Amino acid sequence: MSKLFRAVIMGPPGSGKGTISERIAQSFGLQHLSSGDFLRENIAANTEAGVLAKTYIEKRLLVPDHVMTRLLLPRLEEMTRHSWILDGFPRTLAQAEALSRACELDVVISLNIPLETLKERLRHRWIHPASGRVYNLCFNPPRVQGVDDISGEPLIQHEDDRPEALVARLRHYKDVAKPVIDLYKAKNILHTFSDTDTDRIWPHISSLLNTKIRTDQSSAQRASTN
Ligand SMILES: Nc1ncnc2c1ncn2[C@@H]1O[C@H](COP(=O)(O)OP(=O)(O)OP(=O)(O)O)[C@@H](O)[C@H]1O
Ligand SMILES: Cc1cn([C@H]2C[C@H](O)[C@@H](COP(=O)(O)OP(=O)(O)O)O2)c(=O)[nH]c1=O
Repeated sequence: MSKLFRAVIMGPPGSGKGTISERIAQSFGLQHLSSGDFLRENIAANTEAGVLAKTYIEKRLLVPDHVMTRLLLPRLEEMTRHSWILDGFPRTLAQAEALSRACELDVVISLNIPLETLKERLRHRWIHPASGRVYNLCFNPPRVQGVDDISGEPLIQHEDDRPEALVARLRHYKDVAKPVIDLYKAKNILHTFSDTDTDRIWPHISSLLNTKIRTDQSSAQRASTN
């Protein structure tokens, strides 16, 4: 069996974590696990952790580390036979340390996108709250304006996607993410991509993953024939 591949994608709100993870999942056959989507599924199913997480998400606060790790790590254990990309987790150093104890990551992708681009994207971001599906009026508009393509339900905009709220969110992201980024830099698995345009970033991400996944698979094959 070829070696399994584990990746994490990090970046500030609007940097394209969700969008790029989906492309990676489709192009490389990885499972995409989004912490935000997973929390929303737990909220919808009224699980104990979901009920607890909801109280924080409603206040636009981070869910406490012990709740997040208790929820996410068992989900990752269920995916031991799959290669995956994690989006939205880890967000804090405590989460990154808990993840390191549970598994070894191959690649961490960090998206470094200019503030003006983030402002523009989030200004036009519309969300289907029940599923977490994300649209953008310029980049990937819904078929009918203001309506989710799949459920036909109305789309909403987040208060804190407003340009005025973004600077504070970004500062908060940088403070919390810095030690996580430093940890992955020290492990030599961090790859940072900077541009305004996803279509210019994508070929670089794609060739990185091509190299990593192919190299890992051929060394796993060598190990199994030795
Ligand atoms: N790893 C995490 N640690 C703590 N809380 C989390 C984590 N992941 C998600 N959450 C909670 O779930 C909420 C929704 O997460 P999600 O990633 O979908 O959206 P978001 O925070 O608005 O991020 P973005 O704007 O980058 O898409 C977050 O605001 C936060 O309260
Ligand atoms: C990746 C990307 C996203 N977008 C839009 C889609 C969304 O409305 C918004 C944010 O993308 P999203 O993938 O939701 O980012 P994140 O998960 O990091 O918060 O920006 C663009 O307009 N251009 C792009 O190149």
